[in-house]
Amino acid sequence: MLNFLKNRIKSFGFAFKGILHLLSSEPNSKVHLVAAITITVVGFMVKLSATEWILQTLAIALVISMEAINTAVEKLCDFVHPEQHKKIGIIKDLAAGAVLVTAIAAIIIGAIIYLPKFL
Ligand SMILES: Nc1ncnc2c1ncn2[C@@H]1O[C@H](COP(=O)(O)OP(=O)(O)OP(=O)(O)O)[C@@H](O)[C@H]1O
Repeated sequence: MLNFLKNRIKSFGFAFKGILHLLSSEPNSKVHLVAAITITVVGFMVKLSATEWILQTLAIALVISMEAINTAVEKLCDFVHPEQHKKIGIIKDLAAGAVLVTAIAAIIIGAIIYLPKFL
């Protein structure tokens, strides 16, 4: 049981290291983090409902986690095949497309939550 707990804590540490790596190596992720903090502060200011908090939190988590997966795919591609290759280009474009989809969804969720409050 103690070993199980130690291993879980270790895994959490590795995952945390991944997030720190994302923040230090990807400028986009810093923008996303600042946006996430800002929108969370605004959320408290306008007193979001429980449902609005759930949707906002999910949108933030989705964008940041997709950014992490995109970065992982890019790094894996560069490691496995550092030279230019059409298929590597397609793989990277697909991963970038996934981030774009979540970012668009987050903007739509933000508009649905905040436009009625400010207009
Ligand atoms: N090895 C490669 N072979 C073919 N095309 C590539 C290759 N590397 C990158 N590309 C093309 O260039 C685009 C940008 O790739 P890059 O790895 O520079 O990501 P990026 O857009 O700079 O990512 P980010 O800004 O998230 O770090 C890819 O989406 C792909 O279309």
